[in-house]
Amino acid sequence: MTPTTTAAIDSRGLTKHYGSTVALDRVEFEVPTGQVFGVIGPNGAGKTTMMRLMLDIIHPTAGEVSVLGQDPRHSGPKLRKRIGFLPGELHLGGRGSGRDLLRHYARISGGVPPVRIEQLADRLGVDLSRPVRKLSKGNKQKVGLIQAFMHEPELLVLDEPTSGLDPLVQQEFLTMVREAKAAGQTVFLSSHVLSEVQQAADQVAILREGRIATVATVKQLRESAVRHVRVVVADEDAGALAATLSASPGISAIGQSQLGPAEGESEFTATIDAHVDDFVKALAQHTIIDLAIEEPELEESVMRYYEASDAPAATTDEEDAR
Ligand SMILES: Nc1ncnc2c1ncn2[C@@H]1O[C@H](COP(=O)(O)OP(=O)(O)OP(=O)(O)O)[C@@H](O)[C@H]1O
Repeated sequence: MTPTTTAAIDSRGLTKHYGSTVALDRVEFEVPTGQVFGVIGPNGAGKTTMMRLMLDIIHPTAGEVSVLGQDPRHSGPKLRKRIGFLPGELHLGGRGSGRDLLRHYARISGGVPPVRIEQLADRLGVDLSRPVRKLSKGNKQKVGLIQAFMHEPELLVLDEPTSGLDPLVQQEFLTMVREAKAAGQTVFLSSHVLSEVQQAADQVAILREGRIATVATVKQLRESAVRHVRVVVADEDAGALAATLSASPGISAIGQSQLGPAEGESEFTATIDAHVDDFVKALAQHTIIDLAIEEPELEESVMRYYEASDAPAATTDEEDAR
């Protein structure tokens, strides 16, 4: 593979089979250096598999992925030190405290001032003096995040980083992601839902059944998103407006109620699945009493990509065939 200078991650035809299960199928994407790249997808879509391939925890069946210009299969601990990895399933145990564990990892990574561990712990609100095994799920997750961020790696690979975190801590985490980006670090993170990644991600890949359904910026997703609208007209205009709405492409789920906001008024609700400009121009020929266009339902748009195809992915419990 020819290393690129601009892409932090470059996936070409990346494929992973577990026995008869196709976890990833010829996945192609590129994450430019310094970007925050979110991967979302339902359970079993292949998000964790992608990350494990990047970290050389498993090997591809076919295709390749370049990470920081290196092939993970041949770059060993040297590449690993340049990456901060938060696995999806954290197994933190032992009798030691959070501080002991993080100092142990810090020695392996090298170049972590102890004060940085304490600062991150303060920000996330976790008591590092407690034995790790006694911490709650969310607090273990915080220790995992500190471990990933503390050596300020060039690349952060975070598998469902907000899992188990309360909303305030989630916001703090997003601030940490923005700071990492400002410092030139690249962030690759996964989630089940867009709302978690849309605040921080430059681009979002939607993964379904081992394939990339789309890669788009949040702005692009917003432009193509479903919007709910409400239009109020005088009763005598209702028939004409109903005809306009029915004839307009991209407008669906049209509902009408004569019990409008005031007597003599009719209220229409509808869903727009097209550019809002077309909708507004179609309305312009009518006398509109009131109009409300809701914020785009990005989550709803994404759910359309989630919808199962005709052939649901087979699931097996076969062991990891490395
Ligand atoms: N070790 C394994 N042995 C067999 N099948 C596996 C193994 N690991 C993953 N799979 C299968 O590969 C597919 C992708 O799994 P993966 O864990 O990558 O999905 P995911 O998107 O991370 O899911 P989740 O959101 O539930 O964490 C699933 O069908 C899963 O059952």
